[in-house]
Amino acid sequence: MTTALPPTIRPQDRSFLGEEQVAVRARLAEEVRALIDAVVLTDVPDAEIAEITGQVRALTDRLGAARLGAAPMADTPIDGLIASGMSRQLGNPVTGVLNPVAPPIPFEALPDGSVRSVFTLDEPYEGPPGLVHGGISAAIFDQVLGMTAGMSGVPGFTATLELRYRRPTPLRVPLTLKARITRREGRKCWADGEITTPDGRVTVEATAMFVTPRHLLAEEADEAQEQRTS
Ligand SMILES: CCCCCCCC/C=C\CCCCCCCC(=O)SCCNC(=O)CCNC(=O)[C@H](O)C(C)(C)COP(=O)(O)OP(=O)(O)OC[C@H]1O[C@@H](n2cnc3c(N)ncnc32)[C@H](O)[C@@H]1OP(=O)(O)O
Repeated sequence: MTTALPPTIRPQDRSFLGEEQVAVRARLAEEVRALIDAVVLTDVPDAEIAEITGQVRALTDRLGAARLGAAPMADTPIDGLIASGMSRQLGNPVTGVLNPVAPPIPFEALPDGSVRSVFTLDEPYEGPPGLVHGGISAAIFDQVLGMTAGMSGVPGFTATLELRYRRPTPLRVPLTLKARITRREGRKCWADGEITTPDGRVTVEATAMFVTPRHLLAEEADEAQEQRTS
């Protein structure tokens, strides 16, 4: 049975970038993050904004002169994280070092299988005044809990994600997200986690369930079969 994913989705059909190519593009993304922050907070005169808009348009045209069909992957896992497909997804909106929309959230696998992320969010991620937007917290949990599941050997799509917003989450302070697996059952994996402020107060808790899609398992089985018969 043929169950192949479309070419732009399959990791093996993506462009793979080496360390130096990633570093050059990551510096660009970092500058664009600073640009986003400056755009949100700028108070220069309107005429200057209009002039800058033209300059930004020209830069967009230069970068767009050669385009990939889909976001590239990294040759080698970033941050020393092995066996995590997502850490190599350079365009990911939460962890992607090449995506200026991503904060980006770093993560660290701890020896006990849990994951820790320490990050600071500023004005572009504001929801209520001075506080982190709830949907941003949800995206971060989705990704970090998903990676925790993936690293435990059950990579999957999010089937459920529930958040409990206990207290407001402040901007501009280092936040810590800790995540762990609570249960595994065949293709299903449950993970939970919480975000805490520097003084140790929990602001958001989350629980999620991930399912390894049937079609991915079928595709792996097809590839294994092809290798046996070739
Ligand atoms: C080859 C390489 C593999 C990749 C390796 C990469 C490693 C990377 C490591 C780590 C990184 C991960 C980081 C991810 C972070 C971001 C994740 C996202 O944002 S994902 C986007 C949002 N989510 C969706 O778009 C899902 C849409 N839904 C679906 O695609 C399907 O519904 C899916 C895959 C969830 C299940 O489909 P079915 O056909 O495979 O399986 P069925 O038979 O329907 O369900 C299996 C079991 O799960 C339960 N189930 C399924 N969905 C459920 C749900 N929503 N709630 C409760 N139970 C559910 C079912 O009741 C069934 O349970 P019973 O076996 O009968 O006990």
